[in-house]
Amino acid sequence: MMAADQTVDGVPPSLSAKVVGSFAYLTVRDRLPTILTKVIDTIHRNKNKFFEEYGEEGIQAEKQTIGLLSKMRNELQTDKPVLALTDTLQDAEYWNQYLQKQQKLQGDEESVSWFKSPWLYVECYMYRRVQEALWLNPPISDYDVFNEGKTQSFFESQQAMMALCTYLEGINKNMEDLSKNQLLEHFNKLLQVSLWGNKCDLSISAGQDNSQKTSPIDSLNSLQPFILVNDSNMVWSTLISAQRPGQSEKTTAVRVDIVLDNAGFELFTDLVLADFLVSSGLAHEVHFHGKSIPWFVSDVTANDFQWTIQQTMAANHKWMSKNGVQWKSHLKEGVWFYHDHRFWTQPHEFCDMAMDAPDLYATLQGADLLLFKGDLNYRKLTGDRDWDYTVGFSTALQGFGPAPLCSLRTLKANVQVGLQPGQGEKLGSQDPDWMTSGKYAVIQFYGSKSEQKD
Ligand SMILES: O=P(O)(O)OC[C@@]1(O)O[C@H](CO)[C@@H](O)[C@@H]1O
Ligand SMILES: [Mn+2]
Repeated sequence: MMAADQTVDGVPPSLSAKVVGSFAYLTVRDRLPTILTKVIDTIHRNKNKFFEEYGEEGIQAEKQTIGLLSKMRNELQTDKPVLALTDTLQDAEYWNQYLQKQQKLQGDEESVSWFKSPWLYVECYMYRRVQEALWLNPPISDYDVFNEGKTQSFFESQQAMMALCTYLEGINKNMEDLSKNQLLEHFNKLLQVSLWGNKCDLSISAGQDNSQKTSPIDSLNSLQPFILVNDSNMVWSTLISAQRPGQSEKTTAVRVDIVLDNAGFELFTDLVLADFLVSSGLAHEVHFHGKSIPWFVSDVTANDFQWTIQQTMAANHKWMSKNGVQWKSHLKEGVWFYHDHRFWTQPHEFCDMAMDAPDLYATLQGADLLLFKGDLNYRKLTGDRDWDYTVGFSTALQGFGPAPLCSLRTLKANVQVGLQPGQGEKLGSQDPDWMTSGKYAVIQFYGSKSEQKD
């Protein structure tokens, strides 16, 4: 792990709330406390439910959890030192070692704290402390404080989901007759639908609804100018070159891994893309990677994943329910797989994965293509560091590259690399919050080491 606040060997410092007025600063000062307040309100609103389910113990658990969360909110708002975790969750020790490493990096003159330490660390730490508060109160330990927002996002995007399923049915029905160009056209559309599905994240909106209201296919053309880097052609050629006429399906199975981001509409767009990858024969296996605990308000957990497929099966829409049945079968038949390694809910930059989670790194090396969804994954791919806009994506990855990878990300944090000279400055003059509004996006690809472009 690199030193947090200095440029070493060309690697710039980590983004941090110590830069007053920066997006990190505004997030830690304003948005994180807002999210915590909503979590506290959600728990309080469910007090009767806890009483009905757990009696007096449920009331106690509600009270104590709120107490712990309020204490953390105060620590955050008054920039108190970051505290070691005290729960017995499997990775508590891991987090505490990471805290010690942060302390060493910062030196002893100042404590590891919310406004002084790397933004990526303190923001991830907050969500892990929410989990600690629940974990320390067993009757409600597995309560997902973000569940209401995630299910609401799903229910409020029904029109868009039905439109997508109708579009997918149209493709699947004529799959054999499609030319390669038609296949490519559908691929590009569904890749971009998955890309823009990332706008629907509840962390940036601090929990405010931002479900998808309109048909996602119809709006693609108007959204083209907002894609700042578009390496779709590299993604396509990676998939095409992975097609190997082999003796048996298993030995030549083309595998795509999707590192998921948000539940609700975004997850639905990812499932539609994965369905197309399999039904077109571009891939034979799709591995989904979700989060092992509730994370960044709307990120996908195993419950969300299963619930979404269940809801799709039960939909009162012919093509939607047909898709749900197909997706359930993909999971049952070993065509689709769901994983949730704990590394995805730790604060690491991805360049640390090979060292800190070699098992996960080895798993990802088995893929022909990795799709990383969303902004937080982009921040981790690039180390959440203050890179110049024109630095190459491969440089910012700092050696991370288990397989050819592509980030599908709408910009919601002020880290962006791989732009053309002047592109970032021009955007800044036209649109001051271009890096954080979610209005712009990238489809940014990095091949294996041999294909390093810059
Ligand atoms: O990863 P996602 O869901 O696309 O976005 C996560 C996010 O909303 O949370 C952080 C700010 O609080 C930023 O990384 C980003 O704005
Ligand atoms: Mn997210």
